[in-house]
Amino acid sequence: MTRKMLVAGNWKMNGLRAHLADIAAIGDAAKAHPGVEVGLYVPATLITAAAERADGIFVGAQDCHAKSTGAHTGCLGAAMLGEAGATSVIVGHSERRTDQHESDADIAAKALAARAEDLSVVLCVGESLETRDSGSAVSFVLDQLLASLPEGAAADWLSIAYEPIWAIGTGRIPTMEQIAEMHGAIRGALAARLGAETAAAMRILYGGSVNAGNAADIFTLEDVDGGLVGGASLKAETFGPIITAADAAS
Ligand SMILES: O=C[C@H](O)COP(=O)(O)O
Repeated sequence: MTRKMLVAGNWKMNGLRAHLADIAAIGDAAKAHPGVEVGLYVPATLITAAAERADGIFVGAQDCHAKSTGAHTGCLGAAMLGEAGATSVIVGHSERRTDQHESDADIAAKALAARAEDLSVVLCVGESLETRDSGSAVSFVLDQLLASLPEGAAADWLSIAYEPIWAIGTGRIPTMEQIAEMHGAIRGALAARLGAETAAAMRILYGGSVNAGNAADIFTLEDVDGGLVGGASLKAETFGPIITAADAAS
């Protein structure tokens, strides 16, 4: 099964219109690697401007509400995000699971809402350092994955991102063995839930302190199909080499 590498940047709460030039530069870097799918999950305020300028990359949103409309002050529905220019959405990022107290059921509902509006979805899972140190990281992440997985999950619209919380923004990453073990376990759990064919086709991204120095090693692991990149995705100079590494590993 050949899975096209996906390298996605999550800009989190970073980016003003002054940074649109960076998006254009990242698009230029991506165009040199058509074998890699490249996207940027920008703040909602930048989606339209980014999508208008996006060439060689897709533009996504970092969250969506599970309901399409209603009395939910400050929230955005999937149709709104699609109309703004997003073609994809992240759900279940650990920062939202923690800061907004999102449950696995909330996240599954958000994924379904996005799917209903033809947005692709990256579903994030990952353990805390405490869980890693306790030796139960794999069982924790598989439980979280299966509880967050939306009905009808399929590889043409859903990808999984494994992001150990303790690796996010810390410069610290798991060992290659730990990444390989987790990604293999995730693929096995997907096979048990969705069937071998769907599991073999579904992309599993690694996220957490991916940079130009470690991307090549991470991306050559068998069950790693790309990355969800935070800090290093803000500039073409740091994101471009990660895209290049994904192409080399394809
Ligand atoms: O969504 C992206 C991740 O949280 C990784 O962030 P980071 O690359 O800054 O560690």
